[in-house]
Amino acid sequence: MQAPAPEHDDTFDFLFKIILIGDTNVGKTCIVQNFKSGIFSEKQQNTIGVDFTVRTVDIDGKKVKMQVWDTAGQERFRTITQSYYRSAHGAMIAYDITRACTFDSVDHWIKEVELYGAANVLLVLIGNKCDLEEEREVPFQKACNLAKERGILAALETSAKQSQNVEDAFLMMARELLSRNGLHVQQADAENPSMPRILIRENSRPIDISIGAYIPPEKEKKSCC
Ligand SMILES: Nc1nc2c(ncn2[C@@H]2O[C@H](COP(=O)(O)OP(=O)(O)OP(=O)(O)O)[C@@H](O)[C@H]2O)c(=O)[nH]1
Repeated sequence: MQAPAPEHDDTFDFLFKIILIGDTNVGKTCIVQNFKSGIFSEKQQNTIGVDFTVRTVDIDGKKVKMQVWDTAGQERFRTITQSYYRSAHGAMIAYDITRACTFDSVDHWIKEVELYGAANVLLVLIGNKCDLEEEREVPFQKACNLAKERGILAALETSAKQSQNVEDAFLMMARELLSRNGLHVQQADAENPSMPRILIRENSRPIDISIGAYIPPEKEKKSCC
């Protein structure tokens, strides 16, 4: 698949490419759709190769274009998807909180990023389907521990079905990438519920943790901004 051609009237201050990886059926396509248009549709075809979606968000007055590459989780597409790692600024590694085997695969996905991605790719861990609490097989603490061990920026639990933490996850990545570009990141406005609760960094240090989201302390992170 070719990189998307720039749109005519499309202006932006920053362009960030985010790749979404993880086992098949963890909900990657639903996460991207939810981020793009706030919708959830139950029935999804398995992704063939790679799809991309674009959404421009406003962060502290900057127009940030997020180009999200939704990859196929099925083994047979690995060779195709690997070729998209190189140009990604950030990678979201998704698992399904109701299937422990998808969390066990996270190590594999981290290795893929290390092998095929650029140096210092920003990593975020996403535990999807958190609306299915009764079927939970992966405790959130396990994801927090892994994030801490592997230098992952944050672990979040999302529900594409209930639009929970999806927007936050993408905005957190955008803010972190902006801060790595030397921009000061403002604290989210507590009066404005549409602003993300997590992400909140000042001088590139995390200063807030909310339910369902974990940001490892800066000094314990392997990669640092
Ligand atoms: N309950 C619940 N179901 C979800 C959620 N997100 C996705 N699903 C369901 O999970 C299934 C798989 O979703 P997809 O988005 O196609 O999964 P995928 O990871 O993109 O799969 P591949 O394209 O094969 O890699 C679908 O039946 C969705 O309806 C969620 O947050 N909650």
